Amino acid sequence: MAVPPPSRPDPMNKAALRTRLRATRAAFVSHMHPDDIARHAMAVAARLIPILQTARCVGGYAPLGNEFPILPALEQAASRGIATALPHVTHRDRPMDFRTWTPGTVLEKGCFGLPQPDTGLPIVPDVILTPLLGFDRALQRIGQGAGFYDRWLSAHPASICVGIAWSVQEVPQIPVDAWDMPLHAIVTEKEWIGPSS
Ligand SMILES: Nc1nc2c(c(=O)[nH]1)N(C=O)[C@@H](CNc1ccc(C(=O)N[C@@H](CCC(=O)O)C(=O)O)cc1)CN2
Ligand SMILES: Nc1ncnc2c1ncn2[C@@H]1O[C@H](COP(=O)(O)OP(=O)(O)OP(=O)(O)O)[C@@H](O)[C@H]1O
Repeated sequence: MAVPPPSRPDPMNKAALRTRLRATRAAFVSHMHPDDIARHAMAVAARLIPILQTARCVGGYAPLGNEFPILPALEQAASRGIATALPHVTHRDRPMDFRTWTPGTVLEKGCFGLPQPDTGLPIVPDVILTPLLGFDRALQRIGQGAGFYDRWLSAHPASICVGIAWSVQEVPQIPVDAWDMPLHAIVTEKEWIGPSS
């Protein structure tokens, strides 16, 4: 009997999943009081301390829309003398890098309207906190779909990648393509998922 080929994720599945997850995240965040959002941001920052303490440089992100507020975690790293950096994108087809940035420094909108540190120095973080659109318990992720993080992670296999998301962004199984890079761990407002730090 012929063995069926391994199933490949249908790109439309990923697109439909992104649409659904954006709506789920928006509904969840819109029902939350700003004080609770701030409380969750502090709780996640505290949950990240053990891993941040191991880092020379932590790469975060400047949250957009309903992404999890990660700046308190970067502030905490900076206050411990750890270098902090944000992603920097120049073109859809060019690799993303990270540039140094200190919490509190105002960001101007750059490429694609992204708030990013155009004046910072290129740096390779040894720990990155990655914004997720969706995740599963096998530590697979789905992002915006441009492949910036997949490409960065395959080029920097020594860096530890911790996904950051609201708990409602969990799905039973993320469709995985050959190039998808799994996470080392995931942190939500509810828990740490992955090996103990
Ligand atoms: N907060 C945050 N920063 C982040 C990301 C993220 O997900 N969240 N990224 C995660 O990857 C990177 C930027 N990701 C991007 C993903 C898609 C497109 C994009 O599709 N751009 C359109 C043009 C949009 C426009 O011009 O307004 C395009 O190329 O067609 C741009 C950036 C780096 N910084
Ligand atoms: N290592 C790589 N080298 C070249 N292209 C890559 C690499 N990794 C991913 N890509 C490309 O990037 C795109 C990523 O698509 P995918 O649907 O997996 O997005 P995603 O994981 O949600 O994106 P992101 O990594 O930006 O969060 C695909 O078109 C893929 O071909």
